[in-house]
Amino acid sequence: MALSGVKNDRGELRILENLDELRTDLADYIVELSEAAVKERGVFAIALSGGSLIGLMGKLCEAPYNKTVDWAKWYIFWADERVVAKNHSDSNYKLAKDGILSKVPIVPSHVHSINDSVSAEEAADEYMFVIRQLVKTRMVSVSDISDCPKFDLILLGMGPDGHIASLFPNHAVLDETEEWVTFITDSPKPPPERITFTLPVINSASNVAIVVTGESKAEAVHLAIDNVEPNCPSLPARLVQPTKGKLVWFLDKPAASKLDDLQFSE
Ligand SMILES: O=C1O[C@H](COP(=O)(O)O)[C@@H](O)[C@H](O)[C@H]1O
Repeated sequence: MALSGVKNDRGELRILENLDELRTDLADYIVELSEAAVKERGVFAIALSGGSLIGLMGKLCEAPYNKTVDWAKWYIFWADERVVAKNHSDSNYKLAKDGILSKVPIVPSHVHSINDSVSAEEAADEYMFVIRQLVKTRMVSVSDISDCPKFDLILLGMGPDGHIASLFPNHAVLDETEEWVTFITDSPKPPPERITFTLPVINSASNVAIVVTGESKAEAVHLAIDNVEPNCPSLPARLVQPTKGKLVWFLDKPAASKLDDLQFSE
C-alpha cells in the first residue's frame, strides 16, 4: 500500500510499495498534468531527464495511456543532456527515444533535443535560444515572477550523491542564476561534458517531480528531504524548491528507508 503526504516544506511525498506501483502512479500523475495543461493552454511542455527515470515512465507506452493521451499536444525537452552523439549509449535523447518517444505518436517537430554536433557551450546557448523562441509563442509558458520559462512539468531523477539534472554537489554550476541553460565540462559522473537547466528554470516550473528508487539513494533522499543538521545547502536535490509550482517526490520503499518519522495515513 502506498504512503503519501506532505513533508515540511519539501513537497509531497509518494512512497510506493514496489516499482510496479510507482510506475503506475507516475504515469497517472504525468497524464493528469498533461490533461490539465492541454485544457488550460492547448499544449503540454514536459522536460525529461535521463537515467533510471525513463524506464520508470514505461507505462506511458502501454494501454490505456498510449491510446488515451493527447500525444500531439506534447512538447518534449531535456532538463539535461550529455554532450555525445544522439546515437551514443550515454545520450539522454537516445534513452528517451528508444524507451518512450519511438513507441507513442509524438510529433517529431515537437521533440526539442540538444544539438550534438557543436561544443557544450554552443549547445547550451542554442538550446536556450530554442526555448526562448517557444516562450515567445507561448508553447512554453513564462514565469510571472522571473523571465524564466515555466515548464508544465520537469521530471528529474537523483543520483546517490544528490545530483539532479547535471547539477552536481558543490559545483559552481549551482550558482548560475543568469542563464536558463548552462554547460559543464568536468562532471564527476561520466561523461564529463553536459548541458543542464539551471536551478532558476527548474524552480520556475509549474510542477517538478523527483523520481528516486533503490537503497543506494536512501541517504541522499534523507539529506534532501528531512530537517537535518547541519543542513545540506549544496545538495542539489535540496535546492529544488519551486517558487510557485508544486514538487512531488516519487520514492520506492528502499529509497525512502532512511527518512525520519513518516507519519502518513496509509
Ligand atoms: O547522469 C545523470 O544522472 C541522473 C540520475 O540518474 P539515475 O540513473 O541514477 O536515475 C539523471 O537524472 C540525469 O538526467 C543524468 O544525466
